[in-house]
Amino acid sequence: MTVIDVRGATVRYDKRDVLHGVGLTVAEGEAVALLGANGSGKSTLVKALLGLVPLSSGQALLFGRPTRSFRNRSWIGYVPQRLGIGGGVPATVSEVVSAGRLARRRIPFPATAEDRRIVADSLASVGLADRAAEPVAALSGGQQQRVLIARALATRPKLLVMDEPTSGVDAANQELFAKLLAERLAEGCAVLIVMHELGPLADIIDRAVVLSDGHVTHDGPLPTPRGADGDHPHGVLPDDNPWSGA
Ligand SMILES: Nc1ncnc2c1ncn2[C@@H]1O[C@H](COP(=O)(O)OP(=O)(O)OP(=O)(O)O)[C@@H](O)[C@H]1O
Repeated sequence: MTVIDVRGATVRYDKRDVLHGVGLTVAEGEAVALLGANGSGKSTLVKALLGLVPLSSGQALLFGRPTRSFRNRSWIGYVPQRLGIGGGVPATVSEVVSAGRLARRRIPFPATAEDRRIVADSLASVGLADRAAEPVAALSGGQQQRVLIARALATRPKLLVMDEPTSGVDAANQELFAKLLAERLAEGCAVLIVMHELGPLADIIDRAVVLSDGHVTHDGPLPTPRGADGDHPHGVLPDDNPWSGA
């Protein structure tokens, strides 16, 4: 099943097109990396796909339905680009992850035992079970990022859309994250992940789509970045048009 199907997507900000007729597909159980230099349009494409910014032309389908009429929000786990959870938010770690269950609940019904179990499991899966009761503002930046990953996992999604989810996350926790994603993929979850540094995630990626100035310049196997060390072909990807020699 095609989970994401974007066709001819154009997005305009302030009278300037930042996406030019972009296409993107992701199938059930497939992991696609969205790559490209700063400002190439990756976050804009993700937001357009989710209906957070309007398309000026083209269309975006989620599970075969136009994004604007797609109602099963609980099928989607979204990790936005890192902004920090915010020092002013007086929520605990557990409360932030619980927000991932809201789309599954009939508000104002209270959390069920299953909600609580899934929140605890999600926190454990990112190695933060022992921090559940702490204010989220007391966690480090990388730990807060893992809380946002746990929140997305807590929705038990059929599609995970993640915008640089491992930015600021250390190597050991990136390995843990790669294992988690491999489990979700095996269950049929589709994954779209915006990344600069592939690291351990390179092993679970099926396909890469590269954006350059709002155009798709590659859609296929993970390309090898220019100047990469042969032993570590998907180590650190530089920001300045890394794919031009691929
Ligand atoms: N809200 C906005 N208003 C106007 N222009 C915007 C807005 N958001 C993004 N842009 C512009 O759109 C272009 C694409 O930005 P986008 O954030 O999609 O790039 P990106 O590939 O995700 O970059 P990065 O790797 O730095 O996160 C950039 O030129 C950016 O300045």
